[in-house]
Formats: sequence, structure tokens, C-alpha cells
Amino acid sequence: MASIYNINGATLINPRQRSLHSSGDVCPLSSDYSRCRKVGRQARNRCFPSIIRAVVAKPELDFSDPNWKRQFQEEFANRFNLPHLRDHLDLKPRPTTFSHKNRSPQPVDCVSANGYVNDDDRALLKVIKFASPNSAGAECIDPDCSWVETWVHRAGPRKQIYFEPDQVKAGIITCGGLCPGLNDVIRQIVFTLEIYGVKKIFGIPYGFRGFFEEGLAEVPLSRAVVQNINLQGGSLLGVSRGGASVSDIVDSIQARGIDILFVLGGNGTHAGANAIHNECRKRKMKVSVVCVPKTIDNDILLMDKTFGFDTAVEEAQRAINSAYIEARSAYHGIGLVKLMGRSSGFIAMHASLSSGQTDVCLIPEVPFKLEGPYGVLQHLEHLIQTKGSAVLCVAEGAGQDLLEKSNATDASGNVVLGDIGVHLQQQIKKYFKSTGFPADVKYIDPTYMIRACRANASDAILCTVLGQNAVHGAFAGFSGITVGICNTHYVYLPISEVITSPRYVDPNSRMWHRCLTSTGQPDFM
Ligand SMILES: Nc1ncnc2c1ncn2[C@@H]1O[C@H](COP(=O)(O)OP(=O)(O)O)[C@@H](O)[C@H]1O
Ligand SMILES: O=P(O)(O)OC[C@H]1O[C@](O)(COP(=O)(O)O)[C@@H](O)[C@@H]1O
Ligand SMILES: [Mg+2]
Repeated sequence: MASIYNINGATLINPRQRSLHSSGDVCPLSSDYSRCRKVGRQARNRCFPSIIRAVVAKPELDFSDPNWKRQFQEEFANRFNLPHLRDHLDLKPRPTTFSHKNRSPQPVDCVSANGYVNDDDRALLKVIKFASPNSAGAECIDPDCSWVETWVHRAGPRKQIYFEPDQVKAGIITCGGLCPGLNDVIRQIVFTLEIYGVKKIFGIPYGFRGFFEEGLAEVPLSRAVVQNINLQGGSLLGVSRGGASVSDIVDSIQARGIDILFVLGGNGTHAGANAIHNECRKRKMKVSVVCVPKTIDNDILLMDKTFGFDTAVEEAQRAINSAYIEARSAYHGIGLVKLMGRSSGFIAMHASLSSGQTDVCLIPEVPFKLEGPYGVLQHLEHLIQTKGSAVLCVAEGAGQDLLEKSNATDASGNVVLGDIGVHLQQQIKKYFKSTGFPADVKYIDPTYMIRACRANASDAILCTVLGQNAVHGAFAGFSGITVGICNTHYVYLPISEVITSPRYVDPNSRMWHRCLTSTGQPDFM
């Protein structure tokens, strides 16, 4: 079924629809930009509007059929239906032991009828009615841009649960790169598990590696152990990339007797967790796998934001402010800041917006030229001539087509990127030297500083709610789900729906346009 999501300046085309984009100038994903670039400027400029045309033209949907909307919504509801342990096991629920008002597990008759989320509660995924497919960031299904409601499942504690808390062994694992707030989530998961009455809570050290590497013992967790871990950054459990086969991990889960596994990680981790969930289901194991999305890159689909992103932006804008001060104080000063963002430019875009001092923001989703009359270098020269200084912020995944490719990957299979920051620094110096009017380039690469820090207040709250809801989701019997915030409401989503692609900045979105308005930068092509 056709679908376009566009939330807070991000676009996704479900890769299942990729066949729709096989010809011409359609560029749904950043990896397709190079192909797009080859078809020339005019075609390239049509890239994002073409996404809309491609989806509108989806052959299976017959918009003359008065039932098309109902069909679409039914299929959407099926896709977003939450996988449950009941799907493969014959299970009876029991009344919950979770109580809002008491810190200890409650006997059944003390559980108040109110304060629980009904399984039929839903949150609206999209809240804008677009009048036209040409509206900024439009996500339309039919040519008239009809209003089609899409609902997702509301997160929270249920009245009925599918585990006996005092018999449960729960495991927590943190995978991928660091992210502010990991400890906050671990802490809230432990607190909430204890309130349900769980006694056996363990951390698996160093990501998926902890399941198979000898000598890495489980870390016993309790309220006392995690009480203050939110005061520092990093992960109490450690993180890693790479890992064992899914089958070996599930063998290990079986051998350890884990009933509920909480998996904190990004896109790669979610793919791994979904594979673990599917393998458990195949083996008819009563194991609930619940993810909490973690990434400073904010590249997880459908969500308003992931935890750690806000904090990373706050730290990143400090680097931009420093670059500004250096550039402003130097004669012909240029401040250059490289920020993380492997394939999505959210950190660079938001840090540029929040600092307000960026003159040029370069992100992976928007191609640019360095040389020539429309290139970045000439624009920098113009800025030096008119303002005396300039600040440039670049995401690590930007401009990779300007660099030599190594084809190397990290342990998780992520492409090792060329260093666009160093390249820009060299090219800017070279250019200004050749013009006979050298610039003073101050290069700041705050890479790990923006993520190896404690979560800020906003992220700490997000982590708290996500951590608690992860536990509620597991006790409700769901497995293969992740928790997120959509349009300010907390929801559960099937992992399969959030791993279809990374989330990208949509160059046609209002947010990117706002960034351009703020920087005042031209189109560098
Ligand atoms: N497609 C996949 N299937 C199974 N496991 C995966 C997959 N992609 C990544 N992983 C595993 O998930 C973990 C984290 O992945 P990584 O890409 O490094 O970080 P992130 O989860 O933050 O994207 C690694 O241990 C990696 O081996
Ligand atoms: O050096 P590391 O630890 O591999 O991490 C670098 C990567 O971490 C990130 O910030 C976040 O990546 P993950 O979401 O996969 O953890 C990327 O933007 C960056 O490329
Ligand atoms: Mg990743």
C-alpha cells in the first residue's frame, strides 16, 4: 500500500514502494541522490515533488472506487497491528500488578479500574490536512490530497498482563553508538519492573556482544544500583557494534531463561531485535522483545524525535557558537563545524537553527558544489567581503560524492564515511590562498562531545516515559515492538514498520526551508 510519511521535516518512502521509483528523476532516498544528480538540475529540483506524483500514481489504488479510503485504512491498521505473544502461543492474561499510586506490587482487588490504557486506544499519526500535493512537505495519497486518518496504538499500562512478575527474568541491552539518556532509560525500566514485582533484572554488557563473548557477565540491576546513573552520560552497561548470529543470540536468551528483553538502539539494533523476536516466535518461546529507539542522529521513522537528539543539538550549537566567536574575532575568519549525522542531517539542521549563527548548513540529503559561480567557496568569499566572517556547519554524511570512497564498513556493516570536515577545511584554505586573500579557518570537530554527555531536561523526561512504556508494552504481551512519541503522544509501533529505511531530512519540508531562511544560503548547484 502506498504511503508517504513526513513528520517534522522528515520524509520516508516505504522501500516496499521502491519499484515505483525505478525510473527518471525520482529520488526517495539519499542514496539515490547521485543517480538524481546525473539527470541534471531541472530534474533534480523536481525530485521531492516527484515522490508525491509517484505515490499518487500507484497502480493498485483505484481512487474512483468509493471504498479506496477504507481499504487503505484497513491495510494501514493491519501493518501497524502490534505483534503479540498470543499470536503464536495459547496464553491467558492475568490482572496487572502495576499500580500508579503504590510503589509495591498490588493484589488484584486493589487495582483501580482507571488509569490504564485500553488496547483499542489509538493516537493519530498525522495531523495536517494538506490542500495540495505541492504544499510544503505534503504527504498525499490521492491526487486530491484527501484527509485519510492513520491511527497507531497508544502506549501505556494495561489492566491485563501476560507474565507472572515474580517469575520473570528481564534483560536490558544497549547497542550501537552512545547517546545521552541511555542511563535514564535503563533506570526507568528497572524502576517500573520492580513496581510490577520483578525480582530478576539483569543488564547484558556491551551490546549484542554480551550474549556470546566469554567473560562478559550479566550485570544484576535493582533500584539501588541504578538510582544515580542518570547523573552521568554513557551507558552503565556499555555499548558495541557488530555481533553474533541471531540464532546464537536466541540460544543464549533461551539458556539464560530471559522472558523479557529490552533493547536500546538505533536502526541496526532494531533490525537485530526484530530478527530476535521472529526467531523466538519461530521457536514458540514466550519471550517479549521491546525496543527503545536511541540515536542522536534522529533517523528513526515516524517519531517526533528520538531521545538524546535534543541534548546532542544543545551541545552541537555550543560548538557553532565557539566557531562564530573564533571567526568573528579573526581577520577574514571562517568557522567550520563538523557534526555527526551519518545519513541524516537533523543534528546539523537543528543546531544551525538553534545557534542562529550558521551562514551555510550542509547536509547529506541536499547535494552541493564547492567550485564555480554557485559553489560554496564563492559564497564564503562573498560572506567574507560583506560580513567579514562566516560560519559553516556540515553533517558528517554530507558531500560524500566529493570524497574518495573506501568501501570500508564498521563492525555493524555501516559504511565508513570520508572526512568531509577535513576536506572542506583544506579546500577553503586552498581557495582563499588562490584568490590572494587568505582566510583564517578555524575547524571544530566536536564529534563525541555531543553524545558523551548527560541528557538534558527535555530528553530526561522523554527517556523516563519511553522506559516506563517499554515495560508496560512487554507486560501487555507485545513483542517485536518499539516505543516512540508521535505528535506528542506516546505510542507502540511494530519494529518492522520503523526499520524500512532511515529517516531523512526532506529538502521540501518547512523545517529545511526555515533553516535556509535563517542561514540565508543559496542553492549550491
Ligand atoms: N540488519 C541487521 N540485522 C541484525 N542485526 C543487526 C543489523 N544491523 C545491525 N545489527 C546489529 O545491531 C547492533 C547495532 O547496530 P549499529 O548499526 O551499530 O547501531 P544502531 O543500532 O545505533 O544503528 C550491532 O550489534 C549490529 O551487529
Ligand atoms: O564512531 P562510532 O561509535 O562508530 O559512531 C559514529 C556514529 O554515531 C552516530 O552519531 C550515531 O550512530 P548510531 O545511531 O548508529 O549509534 C553516527 O552519526 C556516527 O556516524
Ligand atoms: Mg545506526
